[in-house]
Amino acid sequence: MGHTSVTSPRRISPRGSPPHLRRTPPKFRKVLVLKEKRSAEPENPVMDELLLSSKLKRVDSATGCVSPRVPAGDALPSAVSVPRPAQKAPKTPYVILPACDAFEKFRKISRVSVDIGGTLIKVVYSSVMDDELPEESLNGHARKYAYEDGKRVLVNFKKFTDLDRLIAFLKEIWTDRKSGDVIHCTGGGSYKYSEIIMKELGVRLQRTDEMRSLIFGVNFLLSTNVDESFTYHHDAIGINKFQYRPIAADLIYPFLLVNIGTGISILKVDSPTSYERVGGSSMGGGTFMGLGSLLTPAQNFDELLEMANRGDHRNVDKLVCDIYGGAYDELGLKADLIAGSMAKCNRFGEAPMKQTHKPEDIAKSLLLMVSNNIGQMAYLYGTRYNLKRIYFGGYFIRQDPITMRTLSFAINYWSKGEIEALYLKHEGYLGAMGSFLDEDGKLDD
Ligand SMILES: Nc1ncnc2c1ncn2[C@@H]1O[C@H](COP(=O)(O)OP(=O)(O)OP(=O)(O)O)[C@@H](O)[C@H]1O
Ligand SMILES: CC(C)(CO)[C@@H](O)C(=O)NCCC(=O)O
Repeated sequence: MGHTSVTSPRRISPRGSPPHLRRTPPKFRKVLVLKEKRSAEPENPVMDELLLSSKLKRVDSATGCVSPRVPAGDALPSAVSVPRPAQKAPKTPYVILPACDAFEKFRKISRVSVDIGGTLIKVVYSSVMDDELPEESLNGHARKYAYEDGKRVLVNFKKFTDLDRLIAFLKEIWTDRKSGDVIHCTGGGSYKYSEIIMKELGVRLQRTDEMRSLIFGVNFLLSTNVDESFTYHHDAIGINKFQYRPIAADLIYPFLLVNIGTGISILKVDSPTSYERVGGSSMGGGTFMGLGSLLTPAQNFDELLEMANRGDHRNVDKLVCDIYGGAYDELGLKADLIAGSMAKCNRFGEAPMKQTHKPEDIAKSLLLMVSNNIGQMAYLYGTRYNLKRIYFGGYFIRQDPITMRTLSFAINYWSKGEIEALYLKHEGYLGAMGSFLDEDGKLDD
C-alpha cells in the first residue's frame, strides 16, 4: 500500500491510519502473551483455540447474512463445531457431522484425506465418537448429530510438516484399512509422493485437483458449518474482534477465494461447480517464511509470527513522513503510511554492519509487506470481477491479528467499504476437506 493514489477514501478504519501504526491496546496484549506461551506447543495452538471456541459473537448483517443459517432444499444439513471436547473426544480440532444418509457410511468405513502442499501436509479424517455428548451442547442446531446407537461421526483436522510423520500417524489411526481402500489426496504432493503413500499404506490413491478441492471444501464449510466464517475488527475489544458471518446457502455465491499457502491462488467462484483460477502470486506464505528465516534468527513459523507481533516496523520501513516530513495531502497519503517497505535497511555507502535492525522489527515489516500486497491484489481482483465478498484461506493466515487486520484494512480502504474481507475457521484445511468429500477423484493404483 502507499504507491497507488486514492483520494478521500470513505471508510477507512475509525481513525484513518493504516492498521500497523496503532499500538496494540493493553487488553489485546494479554491475548498475545497467551499465544506466546502456547507457541512452544507442538500443535497449532492459535487456530485450535479458535476452532474450539464457543465465544465468538455472531452478528447479522444487512448484506444478507442470517443467523442461524437456513439450509437450502438440497443442501447438506449443518455440521457443527464443538466448543469443548467431551470425554473421549479428540484433543485436536474436529466437527461433528449430522446424522444423515450422506455421511452414514463413515460410521462403518474410515475416510482419510491428505492435502500435500509446498510447505505443509493437512489431514482430514473421520472417526466415530462413542461417548454421549449431551445434545444440549449442540444448542441452536435443530439437527440430530447422534445415530440411534448414540454414536457420532467426527471429522478431524491435523497438520504435519513431514511425510514420514504423516505416514506413521496414518498407520496408527487407520487400523481398519484394507488393500482395496483409497486415500483421498490433493495438492502437488498427491502427484509427487503418490507411489510412496500407496506403498507404505497399502491402499489406492484417489486424487482430486487442488483447485476443485479448495472449492469443494469452502463450499461444504460455508454451507454446512454455521459458524465457519467471520470478520475481524481490530478496534473492538477482546472476543468482539471476531464476528461470525453465517450466510444463507442461496447467497454464498459469487465470491473471491484467496488461498494463501506457499504461494497464492485467487479464484472467482460462481457456484460449487463453476469457478476459475483468475490469478496467483508467488509472494505468499513461503515468502514470509523464507525471507523471515534469512533475515531473523526465528527457527520456525510460530517464532517468526510471534516476533512480528512484538516488532515495530517503523524502524525499518520508510514512511511517507520520512520522505515528506508529514502527510502527502494532495494524494491523501497519511504521514504514517508505509512508503517503502524495509527502505530504512539500506546499508549502501555505510561501513559494513554499521546499521543494525531488530529482528522483530524486520519480521513485522515483512509480515506487513506480504499482507499488504495480498490485500491490495485481492481488492483488485475483487473489483475486476465485481465481487462483494473475499474469503481468505490457507495456513498462512493462522488467524493472526496483524495479518487479518492488514488484509481487512486493505480491502476496506481500497474498496471504500464496498467489499468485505472474511476469514474461515478451517482456513488451512479447505483443500483437505474438499478432497475428503470428493467421490469422483481419479484413481491411481
Ligand atoms: N506451523 C507452520 N509451519 C510451517 N508453515 C506454517 C505454519 N503455520 C503457518 N504456516 C504458513 O502456512 C504456509 C503454508 O500454507 P498452506 O499449508 O495453506 O500451503 P501449502 O499447501 O503448503 O502450499 P501450496 O498450496 O502453495 O502448495 C507456509 O508457507 C507458512 O507461511
Ligand atoms: C503452485 C500452487 C498452485 C501450489 O499449491 C501455489 O503455490 C500457487 O498458486 N502459487 C502461485 C503461482 C502463481 O504465481 O500463479
